[in-house]
Amino acid sequence: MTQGGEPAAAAGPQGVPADGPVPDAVSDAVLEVAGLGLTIGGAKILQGVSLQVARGELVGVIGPNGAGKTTLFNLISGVHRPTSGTVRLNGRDVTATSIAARARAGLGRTFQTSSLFPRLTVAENVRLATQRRLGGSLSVLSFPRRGDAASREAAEHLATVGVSHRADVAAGDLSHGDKRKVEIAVLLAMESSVVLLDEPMAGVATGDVAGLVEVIRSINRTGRTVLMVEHHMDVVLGLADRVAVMHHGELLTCDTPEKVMADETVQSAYLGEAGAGVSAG
Ligand SMILES: Nc1ncnc2c1ncn2[C@@H]1O[C@H](COP(=O)(O)OP(=O)(O)OP(=O)(O)O)[C@@H](O)[C@H]1O
Repeated sequence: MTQGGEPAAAAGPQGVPADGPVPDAVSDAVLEVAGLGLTIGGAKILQGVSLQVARGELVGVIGPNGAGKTTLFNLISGVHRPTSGTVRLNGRDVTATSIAARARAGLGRTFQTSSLFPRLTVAENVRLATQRRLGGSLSVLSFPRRGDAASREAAEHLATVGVSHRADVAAGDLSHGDKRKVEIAVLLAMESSVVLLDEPMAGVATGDVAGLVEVIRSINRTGRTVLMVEHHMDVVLGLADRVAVMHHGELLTCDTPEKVMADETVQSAYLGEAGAGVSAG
């Protein structure tokens, strides 16, 4: 088992070996957190979390309720400032930078609740992100120019995530699964190279899970690095190169799905704290 304070061996598409000696650092790490901690009112919410994620890797983050998964995302994305430790993005220390600065540096995030503008159409939501990145106006009054560069690009992103047929529907009227796809299209429009997905399958109808999994897989295969908090174990085990296990605010281990599944400490963390086993079923 790789402990939280140690760099983890990767089994991702970058050729970092799954076995053998633990390297000093994951080669080509695009995201590095080191000794990350958050204490609020004397309560240690997160402590000593160290993790390196290689470019193009997909890391699933699991753990019982209250383990600190969303807090980790909040610290990485800049919602909270850590009380200890650092966050590095593409080698640059971003620990003290704003959410917006991290977004400009390529960090994108989805939330457990939808971040779309519910009354704007799907196309308008994605176009806003494209428009913003291109440095244009953020006024909805400029939306009707359907043939312009921002509109064309937004249409491409909607096609990539498979929701072109919903382009003119108000985002608030979409199913949970389609909302998640449109949120991913927004991240594509922002040109996020590192994508944090916070429980993408939450609320998604069973029949829509496979389609959303395919979208996540495709954005990863086209070069984006993905960190995904997810309770749906089938999804995590099917997608992740490595699985990071959080427990009581600490990183228990980060390893291949096979090794994590076989880890007795992980099993007892789930059985002891969540009342449910880690299972692929
Ligand atoms: N701002 C805060 N102030 C006080 N306690 C907090 C704060 N944010 C989180 N916590 C606590 O920290 C712990 C970790 O919360 P967090 O939301 O990160 O867990 P999680 O692993 O994402 O849980 P879940 O799977 O239920 O979403 C919880 O006990 C939570 O109540």
